[in-house]
Amino acid sequence: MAKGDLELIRLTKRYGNALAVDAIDLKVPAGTYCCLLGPSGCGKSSTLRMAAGHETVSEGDVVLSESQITHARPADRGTAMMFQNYALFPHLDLVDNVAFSMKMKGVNKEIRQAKALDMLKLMQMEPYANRRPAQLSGGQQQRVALARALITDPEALLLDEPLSALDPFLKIRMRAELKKLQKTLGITFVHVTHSQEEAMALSDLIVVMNNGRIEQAAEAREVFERPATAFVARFMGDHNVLSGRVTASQDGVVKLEVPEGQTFSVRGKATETGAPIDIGIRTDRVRLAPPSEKSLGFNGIVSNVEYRGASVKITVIGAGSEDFTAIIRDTEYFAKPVSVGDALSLSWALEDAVLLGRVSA
Ligand SMILES: Nc1ncnc2c1ncn2[C@@H]1O[C@H](COP(=O)(O)OP(=O)(O)OP(=O)(O)O)[C@@H](O)[C@H]1O
Repeated sequence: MAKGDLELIRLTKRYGNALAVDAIDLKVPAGTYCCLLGPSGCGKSSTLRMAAGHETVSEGDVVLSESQITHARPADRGTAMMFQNYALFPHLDLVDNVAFSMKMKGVNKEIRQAKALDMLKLMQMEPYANRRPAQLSGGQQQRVALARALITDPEALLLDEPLSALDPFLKIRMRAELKKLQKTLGITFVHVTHSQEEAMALSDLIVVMNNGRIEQAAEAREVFERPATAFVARFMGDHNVLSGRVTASQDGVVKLEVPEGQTFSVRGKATETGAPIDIGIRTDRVRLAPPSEKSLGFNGIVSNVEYRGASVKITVIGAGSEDFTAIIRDTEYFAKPVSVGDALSLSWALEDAVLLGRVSA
């Protein structure tokens, strides 16, 4: 284990009888930009707060740089946390805001002010050093909050929805700044978000959570191309999910029958006949053409058409799905447009279907 490696071991949080985080195991290697991603209430913030020491741990452990810090005080564990609303002190100027934690530790004024100015410089906020938080824009306040978190030289910076208070334009700019900062400092970042796009743009490691558990922890590209479960495929929004039962399995190809009676093929390991399975089909790989093989497509009815500029999103009812989605290039669509109510043949290639696993109980 190296300095900056963060490990969660069987980490559990209960609020009364409610299980918010369910014995999760996670390794975040030093210097990784990790995003905890999932819908509201899935346990992301509770996980982050336990890592930061702002929430007691019900069971399990938090280990940072080989030290067990499960019950250490927030200031003594090598982590720093940046809160959603930045939590700046309105009555203090930026230098005193940033220097606050050093003041609490009894560091003398000259030293702490010099360090606070260094941190403000790092965040390009030095010219505003004597302002108060109310005299700053949202993006500037965020930079001050970052300076304040980083002044303690943490081995891991924990960020709870750091971009959620910003308007969409600023969000994208600050997102790039966060990524650059993390690469410059080389420390571990763990960032909580419910935005797939944000997680994809930032992460070396995406951890998709649902119901207090981890559904998948992998690089962005793997989560996108090979979602581990139906939940991940649906949540990331880039795969259609068809659910059914195994009817046959041969030569590395599994056949799945949906309740409507149609059969589909997917590459994967042999599974017991009759077992429930899900397959994911990339929305951007679906073609508006009859399938070369019956098990790689179906006929449906168009229920919605959405123009997106470079692409068009077509939603189809069929094969037991109410909202099977095809994202096709604008040129392909306008060469042969379709309308709501039209019958349509959809197809895909065998390699564009993935077998989705299930989270074990
Ligand atoms: N202090 C608390 N007391 C009781 N229940 C809590 C407390 N904090 C969180 N919970 C519950 O624990 C579960 C997980 O909450 P948590 O805030 O960790 O989720 P989240 O994924 O971060 O959600 P969000 O994106 O909405 O912040 C939720 O059901 C929530 O209602």
